[in-house]
Amino acid sequence: MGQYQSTELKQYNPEAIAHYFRYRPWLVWGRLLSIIWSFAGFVFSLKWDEWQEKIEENQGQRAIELRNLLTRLGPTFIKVGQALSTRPDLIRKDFLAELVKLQDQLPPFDNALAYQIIETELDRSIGEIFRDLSPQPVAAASLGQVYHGHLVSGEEVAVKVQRPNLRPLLTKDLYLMRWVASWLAPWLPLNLGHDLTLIVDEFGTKLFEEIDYINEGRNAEKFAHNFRNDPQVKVPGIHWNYTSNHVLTLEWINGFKLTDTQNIQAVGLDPEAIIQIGVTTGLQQLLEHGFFHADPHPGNLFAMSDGRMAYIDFGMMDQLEETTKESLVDALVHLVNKDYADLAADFVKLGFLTANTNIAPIVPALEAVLGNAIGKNVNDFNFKTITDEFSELMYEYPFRVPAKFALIIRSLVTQEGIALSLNPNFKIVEVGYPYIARRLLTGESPALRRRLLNVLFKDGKFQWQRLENLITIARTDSQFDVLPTAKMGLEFILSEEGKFLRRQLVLALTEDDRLHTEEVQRLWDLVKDDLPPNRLLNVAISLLTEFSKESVAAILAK
Ligand SMILES: Nc1ncnc2c1ncn2[C@@H]1O[C@H](COP(=O)(O)OP(=O)(O)OP(=O)(O)O)[C@@H](O)[C@H]1O
Repeated sequence: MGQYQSTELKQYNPEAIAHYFRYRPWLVWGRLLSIIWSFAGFVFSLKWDEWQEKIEENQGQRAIELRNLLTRLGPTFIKVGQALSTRPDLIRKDFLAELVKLQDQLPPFDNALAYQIIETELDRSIGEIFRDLSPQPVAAASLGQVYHGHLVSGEEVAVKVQRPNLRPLLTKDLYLMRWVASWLAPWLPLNLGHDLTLIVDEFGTKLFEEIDYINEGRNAEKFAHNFRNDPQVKVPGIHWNYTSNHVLTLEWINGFKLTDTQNIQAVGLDPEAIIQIGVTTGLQQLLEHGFFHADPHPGNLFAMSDGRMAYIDFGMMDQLEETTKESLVDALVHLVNKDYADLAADFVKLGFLTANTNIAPIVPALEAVLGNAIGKNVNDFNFKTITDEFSELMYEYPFRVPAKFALIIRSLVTQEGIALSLNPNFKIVEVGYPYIARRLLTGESPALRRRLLNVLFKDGKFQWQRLENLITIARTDSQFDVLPTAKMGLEFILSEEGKFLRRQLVLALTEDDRLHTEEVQRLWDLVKDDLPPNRLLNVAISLLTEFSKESVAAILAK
């Protein structure tokens, strides 16, 4: 193996890092001492509270101290704190609340140095690239700082410059963390379910991805591609000619951060509409594309004056597998339908519980905790309460949060938090469930149609009430149109694939030896206003032309 230079290591490689530092321990001693010193002070304070029996009294203060301590220790520890802020299975609730506040705000680094980095990385002088560039950064975060300017060709741009020597610092900290994790793990009262060093490795891999701005640029383009047909979403374009691993030049977004409620309202934008875009696009990322923005804090979301919502900062993205997306839809549907036994099974599928866990005692516990959080009405549902209640369950039952879900949960809770800051009465379900109901009812894919059938049949019986609920809820989604959905439903029922459903529908209609006309009447009352006769006629004609006499006869004969 050639000489390893930490500045050259593009991907996180714990073996190479360990190999390098094992032979150069003097490079890490200083850092190790300052980390130990900081944490020793903190642990001593906690113990002191215990001896003085002032744990309760000082809890809030200690949580603040922990946040300050992590901020002082720099980027790696700020990122660790942020990652831990999504782990109710690992961290005490009062500490969580403080860690969530860990802002990336750090003092900026020297401008002359930033300008020099731009010139070296892009191999051109500032004057050759920019018509103007702000002398001061407009924002300074834990990993980089951002300047505002115009290219010589006139485009308005944001230029993100990475903090100097970040990679060697992260490498050193990750090495120390991994080393400490390997000997500390057996002593910690943690319910991790897997090796602590693996967690450090997962974290290191993500962090290395985040500091590669080429990777961030590619992520932005992939994200933009996924939303290419959505006129409500804006993603800044990347100027690849002026982008390198440490400098990212991208289209400037003129808009207001979602924290800036006052200005959003002052320019006449409707916070409700922005929330709607935020939540629907958030769910779309998770449930449709599977490629999601794992860091959607309000500083990364903008409301634009034309009503669009812009996303920025694509450093931390994650990709979900097809089966995970499907299980997520299942879990949400089961949660809202209060099917706790099925929900427990979803938790096993998603990795929150191991396959050999006995779920029998967990079902009533889920019911007690989640039933409470959802309340009588699905509209009372919110993720914050759910995660809070859930953290209680985590201690009593062998739940663990798979690393991917830590990001998903963080993403959902932050999005809900943002929406709540714009509208204190916001109910995620009012926007989220209609989207899910619409997707199920319009079932574009066979997998989604199967999901709908799963929802509509319980223990082999057709659930009229659920169909009614779904339609009622879906109708509140602005994009839901009953007619095409009804047409698709009819097509499906008449298709080869719909054979099972046909049989079940006939059974359901004649169940208990009576014709279920009231249910049908109720459903009709629900949708009839959306079905004006002339549109119905069009659909009927198009259906008739699509189905030949023979195929109808064939279907009827079955
Ligand atoms: N394209 C852009 N248009 C306008 N402002 C931008 C743009 N990109 C970044 N900014 C500004 O710079 C700030 C930091 O950018 P960004 O979030 O990409 O950096 P970061 O180092 O990844 O920070 P963090 O991890 O805290 O989100 C943003 O909150 C925003 O104010």
